[in-house]
Amino acid sequence: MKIAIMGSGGVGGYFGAKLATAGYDVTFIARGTHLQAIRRDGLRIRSPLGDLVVRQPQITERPGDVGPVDLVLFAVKLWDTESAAEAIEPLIGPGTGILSLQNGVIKDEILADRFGRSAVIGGVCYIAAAIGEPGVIVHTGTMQKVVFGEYDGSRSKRVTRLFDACSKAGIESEISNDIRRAIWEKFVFLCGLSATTATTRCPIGVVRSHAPSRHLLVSVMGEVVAVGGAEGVAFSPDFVEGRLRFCDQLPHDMTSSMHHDLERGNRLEVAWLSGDVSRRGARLGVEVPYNTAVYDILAVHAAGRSE
Ligand SMILES: NC(=O)C1=CN([C@@H]2O[C@H](COP(=O)(O)OP(=O)(O)OC[C@H]3O[C@@H](n4cnc5c(N)ncnc54)[C@H](OP(=O)(O)O)[C@@H]3O)[C@@H](O)[C@H]2O)C=CC1
Ligand SMILES: CC(C)(CO)C(=O)C(=O)O
Repeated sequence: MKIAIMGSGGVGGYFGAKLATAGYDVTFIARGTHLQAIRRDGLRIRSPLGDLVVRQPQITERPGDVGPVDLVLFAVKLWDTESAAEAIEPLIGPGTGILSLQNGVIKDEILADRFGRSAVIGGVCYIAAAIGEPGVIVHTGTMQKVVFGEYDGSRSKRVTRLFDACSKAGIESEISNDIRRAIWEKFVFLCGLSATTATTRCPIGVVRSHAPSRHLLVSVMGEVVAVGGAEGVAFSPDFVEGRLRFCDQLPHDMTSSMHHDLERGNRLEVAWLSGDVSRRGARLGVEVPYNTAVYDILAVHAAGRSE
């Protein structure tokens, strides 16, 4: 199976390195100092599950050098979705599957508009990983899971092959027969986690132990469920309570990648998280005041800090 990784950062770099180490034909697409460092020293993963080095990986900034592949693993930040989608055109042949592990629910709509619904495999991932320094991916904790599936619920050959590849590579994985719901379920949790940790600038342990910020967490998640429900996603009736119990079990210091980005002065994905909930709510006539307020508050930081 020929695989290209579009965006070789925290997510793409980690899962790509696992697949490459397992012997799969993986080409990394990267740019800038990260690309140069990987070319020079290899791609390094620091993980509590064991460090890895992919020495001399196949890597380029020009997807045109690679040609059509079986699978594109798409893992750029949400603000780069359109430009990266344009850049991967040369990787796409008649049988290519595109699996985005990005957060949010809009990513597959953008990819399907460009490449057609049948090219897109739905997916979502659970991991905390980031570029620690150019060429080095730092994995925090031991969570590293991907959930994927066809939008029509079928157990296709490409999905089964991917599942086998993940198993061989030591990536925890699951095939979902309702991937749209799985993506929305993560979206509910992530909007809650990122909204509360970024606006309070505190980890989940602090957020959940103060009544007002706990109320914010529940309210943000409840609104995402209401919007998803209006779009036809069948959440279980006690879904928000279940996610709250899940949040209560997370390590005290756990936080969101958006909170990390805020602390580092990076750009924020808020426009595609609470901002997207706000826009969808307005379109559907669903009241979403908490997500709208979160977007309005964080919008002043969304472009990052200029040095
Ligand atoms: N990090 C995490 O733990 C998790 C992240 N996610 C989601 O996954 C997505 C990716 O996040 P993450 O891995 O953290 O992001 P990173 O910023 O770590 O990695 C993205 C990489 O893609 C590169 N890139 C963007 N466009 C191009 C291009 N056209 N050509 C070559 N390289 C390109 C970026 O380069 P440059 O830096 O130069 O822009 C960057 O190196 C996000 O939607 C995020 O929300 C989901 C679960 C967990
Ligand atoms: C919550 C987490 C770490 C889970 O993968 C995540 O997706 C994020 O913070 O962006």
